[in-house]
Amino acid sequence: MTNAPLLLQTQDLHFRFGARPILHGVNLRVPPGSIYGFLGPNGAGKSTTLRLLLGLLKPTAGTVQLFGHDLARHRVALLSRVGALIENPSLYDHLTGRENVDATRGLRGLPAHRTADVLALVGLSEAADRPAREYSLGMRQRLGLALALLPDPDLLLLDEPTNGLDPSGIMEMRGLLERLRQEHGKTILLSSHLISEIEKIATHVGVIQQGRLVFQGALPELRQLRAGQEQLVLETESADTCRNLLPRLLADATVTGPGTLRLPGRAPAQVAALAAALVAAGQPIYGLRQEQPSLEETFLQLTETSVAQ
Ligand SMILES: Nc1ncnc2c1ncn2[C@@H]1O[C@H](COP(=O)(O)OP(=O)(O)OP(=O)(O)O)[C@@H](O)[C@H]1O
Repeated sequence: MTNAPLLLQTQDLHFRFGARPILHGVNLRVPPGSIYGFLGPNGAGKSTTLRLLLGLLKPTAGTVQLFGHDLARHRVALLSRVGALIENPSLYDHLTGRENVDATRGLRGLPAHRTADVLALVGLSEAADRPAREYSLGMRQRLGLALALLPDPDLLLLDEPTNGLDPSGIMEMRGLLERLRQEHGKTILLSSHLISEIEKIATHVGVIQQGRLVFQGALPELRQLRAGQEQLVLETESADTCRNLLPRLLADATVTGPGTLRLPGRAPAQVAALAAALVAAGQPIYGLRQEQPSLEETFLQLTETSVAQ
């Protein structure tokens, strides 16, 4: 991670609902200018964490720091710099998009021009005078984001912002978040249970499983983790025969089928040497390929490791 001061961090955050522990010592590190993908399966504790970050729940132990200050001590001032979309936005269906934004703007005492500003920002200027009930789910999410953007926050906290959207809605939301980061300097934390989604947009990733952060780092670090898990798969006639004939070369191979062996990833020269040795030993090669686990598998492996701890 970068050495720049963190925009958001938590220290040893614990939370329980009644007697039930939900979060166990979560240390989030969100650098300024990042899109931080907060990734975890359903029930892992993402929404609970976001509620703690917004001061909607109080931690059982630990602290939240926003912009370098303690949330518990400076709640109002700090949260005035945060925009959030943590559930489906509550909209008035009979009002237009513009009227919806204007109502919230008025309540917050913000200048009138902010309504048009945020509608333009989320790409809803043209649809602004249509009633919200005619909006697609993607447009409703963007209208929700417009509401969150009204006070021009430095940090956006978004709980599963693409949940339920169709592919074009997802792409629009992704493009919008990228623009908000690149052109408007926003830092964005968004939660998701889909690694494929996070991989396309995040600069940094935190993986939570059963209330514990099992990975945190820049996106390339997550990819690197995956590279280390590369495997060489050999399809042959008899896996056992090959192992008996080439005990040294296949010392770290696992037999995963009658004719299948899996080995830790190899350099190309080693793959060639193995192929030559197999041929010299009279063993047929039906297939020899390097396999990278999908990010989903990497993610599963991370979560399994944490359960095992
Ligand atoms: N009000 C509540 N009272 C008791 N337990 C709760 C409450 N809200 C959530 N939980 C529990 O806390 C755990 C974490 O839930 P949370 O909603 O934070 O998970 P999540 O990662 O956001 O998952 P999802 O994507 O399904 O919302 C779950 O086991 C959930 O059942």
